[in-house]
Amino acid sequence: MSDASLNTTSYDNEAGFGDFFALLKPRVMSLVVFTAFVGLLVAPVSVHPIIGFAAILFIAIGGGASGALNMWWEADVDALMKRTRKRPIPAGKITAGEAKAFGLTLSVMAVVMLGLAANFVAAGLLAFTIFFYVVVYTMGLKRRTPQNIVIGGAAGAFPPMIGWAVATGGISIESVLMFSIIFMWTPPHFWSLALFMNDDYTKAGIPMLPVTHGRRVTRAHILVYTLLLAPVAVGAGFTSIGGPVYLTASVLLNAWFIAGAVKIWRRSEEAAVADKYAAERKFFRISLLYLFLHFGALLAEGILRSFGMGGW
Ligand code: HEM
Ligand SMILES: CC(C)=CCC/C(C)=C/CC/C(C)=C/COP(=O)(O)OP(=O)(O)O
Repeated sequence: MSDASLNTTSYDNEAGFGDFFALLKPRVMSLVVFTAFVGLLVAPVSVHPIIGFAAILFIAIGGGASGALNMWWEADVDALMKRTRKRPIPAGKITAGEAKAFGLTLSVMAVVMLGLAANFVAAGLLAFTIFFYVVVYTMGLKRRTPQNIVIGGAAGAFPPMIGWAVATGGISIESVLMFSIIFMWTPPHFWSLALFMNDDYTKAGIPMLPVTHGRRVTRAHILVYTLLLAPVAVGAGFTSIGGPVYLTASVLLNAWFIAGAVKIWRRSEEAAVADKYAAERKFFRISLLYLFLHFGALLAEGILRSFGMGGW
């Protein structure tokens, strides 16, 4: 082996900025942060842009830090799954101890800074969200019950409430409804992915619903949660954050999502295997679009309202 290749090898095993950035789960957190941003912007109290920007940054850092703590705790199972085995800890780029220190430091910093920049309700909610994702979901529920993501999914639903609290200093029916949309959306979002990632979860011994109860039961659960989600999402359209733009978007998006869930429910396992779970993969992608467009529509309605056009 030449000197040059030795150098390359040793460089590859050193942690770089990109590895620490990957610990923050940036792709998932981008949508989390977007929902927090919308929660902040649609609130009835306006925030100074610098405070707003700082608050979103601290929420993003707090969210990312919770991802790092999740990866610290999960390094053993991440090493077993194809989807996760290249993450910085199983790949040997970052030690579990470094990830833990990084996650804890950023978590404390994000909560304190959010408290100073905005208020202590928002900071308390951020601290609770990090605690819920890391301790309740990751350490407590994930390896114990197939209801892990139903209960644990609450963690991912808090960010718009945090954004709303940054602006208003409190909680209201509107912020609870934004929470409820994400809360009801998480099971179809995750279980559609679990349908085609079942082998990974089985190998890692994680009791996700398709592992414990099979894919047929999972398909039915996806449909039930999608049907329960629709009235919550459409219902938000009749509150102070809703209006004709949001309501139209929500009705169409829910019709699309329900049609997709019915298709998933009716699919036979043979058909799914034959096309390598193409419909399930598509439904998962639609789930991401569904949430992004719902919060996008709330944002559009809010912007129109500020020009005296949107809302009721
Ligand atoms: C307990 C709740 C949740 C679970 C178990 C879950 C699980 C997953 C998993 C396993 C993936 C696969 C891809 C990856 O490793 O990045 C994924 C992707 C994704 N999730 Fe979730 N999710 C949850 C909640 C959320 C929430 C609340 C959001 C945003 C509001 C979200 C946004 C995303 C996005 C944007 C992706 C695509 C990432 C990419 O393209 O790589 N998820 N989710
Ligand atoms: C502001 C703040 C603190 C936000 C946190 C938001 C939050 C809890 C999002 C959860 C989304 C997520 C990364 C789920 C992955 O589940 P998993 O950990 O089971 O997935 P994995 O198998 O990919 O690790």
